[in-house]
Amino acid sequence: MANLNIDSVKQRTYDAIVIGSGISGGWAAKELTEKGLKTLVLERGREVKHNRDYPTTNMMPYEFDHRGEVPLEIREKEPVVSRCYAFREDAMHFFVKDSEHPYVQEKPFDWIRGYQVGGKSLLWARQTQRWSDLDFDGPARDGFAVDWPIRYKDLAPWYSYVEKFAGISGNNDGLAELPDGDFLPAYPLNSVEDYFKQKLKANYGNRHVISARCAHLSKPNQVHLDQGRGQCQNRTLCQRGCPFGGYFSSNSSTLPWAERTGNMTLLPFSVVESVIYDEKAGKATGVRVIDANTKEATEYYAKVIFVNAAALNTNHILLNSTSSRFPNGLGNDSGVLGKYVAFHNYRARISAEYDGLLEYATDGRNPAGGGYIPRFRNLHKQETDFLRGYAAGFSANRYKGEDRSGFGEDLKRQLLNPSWSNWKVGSHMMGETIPKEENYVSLSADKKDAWGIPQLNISVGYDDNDEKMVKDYIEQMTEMFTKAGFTNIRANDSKQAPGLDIHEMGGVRMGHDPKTSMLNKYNQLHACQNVFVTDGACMTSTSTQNPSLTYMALAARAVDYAVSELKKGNLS
Ligand SMILES: Cc1cc2nc3c(=O)[nH]c(=O)nc-3n(C[C@H](O)[C@H](O)[C@H](O)COP(=O)(O)OP(=O)(O)OC[C@H]3O[C@@H](n4cnc5c(N)ncnc54)[C@H](O)[C@@H]3O)c2cc1C
Repeated sequence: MANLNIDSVKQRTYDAIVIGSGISGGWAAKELTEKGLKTLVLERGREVKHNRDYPTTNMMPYEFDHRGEVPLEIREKEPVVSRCYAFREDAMHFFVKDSEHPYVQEKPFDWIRGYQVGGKSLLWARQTQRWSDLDFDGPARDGFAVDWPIRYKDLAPWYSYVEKFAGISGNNDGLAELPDGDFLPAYPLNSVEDYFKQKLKANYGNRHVISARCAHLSKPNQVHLDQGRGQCQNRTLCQRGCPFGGYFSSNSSTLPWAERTGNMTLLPFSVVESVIYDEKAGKATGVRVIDANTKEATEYYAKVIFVNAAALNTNHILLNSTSSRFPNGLGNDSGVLGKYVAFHNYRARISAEYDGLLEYATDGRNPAGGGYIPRFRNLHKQETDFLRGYAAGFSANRYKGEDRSGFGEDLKRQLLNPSWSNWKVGSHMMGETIPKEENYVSLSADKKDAWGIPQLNISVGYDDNDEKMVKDYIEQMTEMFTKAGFTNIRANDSKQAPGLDIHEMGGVRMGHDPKTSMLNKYNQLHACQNVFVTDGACMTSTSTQNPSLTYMALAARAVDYAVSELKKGNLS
């Protein structure tokens, strides 16, 4: 039964509501509160306070019951989340368990989620690249999806804005396909990563290895110290939560900043069931929330609502927000809500060895993960039989190991004198997938979750374009590795299900035309103008770059617009 006590309506009324406290919601909260709006942040998961709630952050390997591994019974019970590389004993408390939050897989889809204050910002790998006009122009130029209603110039100042605050390490590499930014010093490539960079330069005109750009404080500025964050200590234990605030998360950065304004109310354990639409007023008036523990329903009201629950969750909420004006989901006049979902194709990997440069070794850890190869296929002309292209990670390492054979004195001597391996090199692909109507999410007709909300039905798959891209990546990387003199080259197509890339996007796409898109150029629902969507759901296409930096920039830009519209009286 909804809590509709009139006296408390005032107490439940805010200037703005933000749904979700992860990467994009954290940014929306920071911007709204800094601009003076009393803002309610609704988060379905539990509170996770920076530092206080990072229980494993300083644990030694021997302090874990299973030395960091996930026990078999958990792997068997939670098969989807167990496939994520970061779901390990030290961080598994930050992941959603499949068994607790079921969904319907019309096609196999590994949906990896983090339901807590901070969302997946605690878990992400922090790779942060800007998009270029090759990405924003892409759908129009290559004839798929709909045209983006924005171009790089619209977002460039907002990329700078969020980079400066979040702290992104990287070099200005002067590449049109990967615009430069406002960076902290880059983590340098090691000798073999740099060697491969030189080899690509010598053998190809347009293939580059750059230092991966990463949301780490390699050298903090005052604005980072003001957030209470300090220099990254290169521990590479990031998914436990960083006690130094060395990497960007909502918990270490945007949420405490918003809290300090005095304008934020953060309510954990608040599952947003739907957005409330007022037919007479012709706008959304608030949201309906179910208490995650008591299951009691409450309504909260605001002039403006930001939906930042993560791409598919945002689709879920909007699909579940029905009214006689919007029987198929809020703002869904076009019928495209839930459709044109896309993701990144991470299926292929390649590894090899290198016996040169043995006078060098890797020393210490690189939180940025090594090198990044920006997209080089179909950049300026169509040159393959598939659309778009892929970026790739590239890293090289040497490992110190002991010869563990033998017994007694010999074994002891061997263990005390470990020796370096040769170089092991590896790469993985990050391919753009094409948004298609047949890749969609919808509400299950018969299955509900523990809060009485219809489960999300996911029907997303690969297509022929993706298959061709996997083949091309393997061929091209094999050629590049061969030219670099790498040996023992082994390529692998994991055939992993979509979702494991954790870059799902779309369903509430931006576009010029309300007949074919949900959001305008300011991430505002065409048909319900006081609702904004600035997480991955808004993405018209996916590019090859990791997406979260773009969500941050879109969120900050949309808040700026929303607040100026509010001041003009256009949203009330
Ligand atoms: C292991 C891993 C590595 C990754 N690496 C990278 C990377 O290198 N670079 C990159 O760009 N991205 C990376 N990502 C993806 C990145 O984490 C996401 O793109 C990003 O967190 C999305 O931000 P968001 O705000 O949309 O969602 P989230 O950060 O997931 O936050 C959404 C929040 O909304 C809450 N929520 C959901 N439903 C409701 C509801 N009904 N009511 C109330 N609250 C709700 C959730 O609990 C959550 O806290 C990675 C993710 C993982 C897990």
